[in-house]
Amino acid sequence: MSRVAIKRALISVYDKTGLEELARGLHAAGVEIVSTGSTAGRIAAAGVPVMKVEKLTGFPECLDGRVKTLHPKVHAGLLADRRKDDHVQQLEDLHVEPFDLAVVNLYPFADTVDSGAKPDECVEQIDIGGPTMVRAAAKNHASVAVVVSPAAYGAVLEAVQGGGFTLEERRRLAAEAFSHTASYDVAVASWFASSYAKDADAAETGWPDFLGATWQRSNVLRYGENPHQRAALYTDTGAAKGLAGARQLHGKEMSYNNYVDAEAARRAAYDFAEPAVAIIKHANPCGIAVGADVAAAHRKANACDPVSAYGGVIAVNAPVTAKMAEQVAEVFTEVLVAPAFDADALEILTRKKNIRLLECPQGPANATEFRRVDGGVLLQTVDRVDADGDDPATWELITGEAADEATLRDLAFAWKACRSVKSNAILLAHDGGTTGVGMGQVNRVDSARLAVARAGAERAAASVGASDAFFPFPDGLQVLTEAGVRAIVEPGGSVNDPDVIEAAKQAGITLYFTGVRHFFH
Ligand SMILES: NC(=O)c1ncn([C@@H]2O[C@H](COP(=O)(O)O)[C@@H](O)[C@H]2O)c1NC=O
Repeated sequence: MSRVAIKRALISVYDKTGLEELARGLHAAGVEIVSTGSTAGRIAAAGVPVMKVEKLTGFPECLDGRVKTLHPKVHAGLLADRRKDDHVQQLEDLHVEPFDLAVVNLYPFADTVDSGAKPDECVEQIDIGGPTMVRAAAKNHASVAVVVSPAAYGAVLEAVQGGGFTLEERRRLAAEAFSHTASYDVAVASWFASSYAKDADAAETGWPDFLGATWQRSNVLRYGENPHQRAALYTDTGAAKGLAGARQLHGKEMSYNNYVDAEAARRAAYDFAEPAVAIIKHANPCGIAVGADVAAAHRKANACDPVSAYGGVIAVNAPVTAKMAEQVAEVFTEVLVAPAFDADALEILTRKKNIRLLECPQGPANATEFRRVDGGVLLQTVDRVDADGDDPATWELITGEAADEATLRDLAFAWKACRSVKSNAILLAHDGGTTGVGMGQVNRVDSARLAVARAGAERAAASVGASDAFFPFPDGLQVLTEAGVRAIVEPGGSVNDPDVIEAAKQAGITLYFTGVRHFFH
């Protein structure tokens, strides 16, 4: 028997969306409905006959709803495997009627935590009877169909008309149901470990002894970093937020590398308070700039390295205007990610077949980031630019004259922008835009050479410089000063700082120490 006809349903839902239509449809198809407290109330108010679970169990719902469905009359009805004669016989002997369908959704535990509710209130929102029914019905999918989302009610009504769900369909429903209770339990366990009942180490270090996350496949990608690698995008089961939850407005499907670069682009652009644009290739910026408006910022970012900007991924931290759109349309661009697009900007950009447009309102919001290592995962707090030392007012002038206002503004920009460049990072900037970026080299002197080469002699001589970590020797700094860079900001802290400072003095430049470093690997 592949299909199990639906004659009797148990309904107990917190989210009452679509409940009345479901109940009416089930009733019209001759299905008997058993239900809990306020769910039963809503069904009855819709004019549909319903048996209260209390009548079935002969026991009142009690303890503020902590006990409603936790009763053998409910669970034997959900768990009897009707392929087995002795289960059927036992039901008869015990006067228990089986259920063919369970429709259940759970108390909103995660939303309650997110709302900032007090611990007692959060604890009260841990659903016990709901997951117990869901798990029972899912285990017994051979005999029972289980539904945990109002989105499936249409399918339920179709199945009722068609003689019930097939075994394959019931298996899929059971898989969804177990994912649902698994995510629910992970949310509860994570809250206990990270907030409500921290162990001693967590209390001291802030890192909980258990960390859970559950992910839902949202898209299978064409391939991974290379065509022979398989790839998919999963989003947080809590809510599809951030880049993974972005709305694609135009263009071909996002690729794995598009996502990686878009993430890097947002990291680079969304930190600035003023309009900012970052152009990324292979997870590194080939141009970052701020401007009076997004078009001005884009012009400067693109001018940094137009050769590399071809085929780039762009992020902008403010709505895309028509003016910016016209400029972007002139350069082959893989992805443009923005919090919003003006209607006329969309009009211009959607004429380009190949550009992908992503609307992604908020900046990267994660407080922590993790990276897989073989057999485990590394966690760290996200490197923010609001650390002490990122504010020029806290910098220490080590040598040379204090920078004038415009130079200090450029140094502050260079320092902020540097955070998004893979180490070793040397970044040259002028007038709120990068002029040369040296990234990802295994020694700092090569990064300095690369930054100068990218800028060219004229631009390098007009630029300020930033280094994401200290210069271990004077040579990297000297590459910059020999190119004419007159002001440099770096963390300081090397054992060779005296030599580095001496080189800066010899060159007659301004040198600031921040005391903070921004490695990015
Ligand atoms: N304790 C129980 O026996 C119990 N049985 C069902 N529930 C939950 O109660 C809610 C429905 O209750 P009501 O129909 O009163 O709105 C559902 O979210 C269901 O998951 C229960 N509540 C919490 O554990």
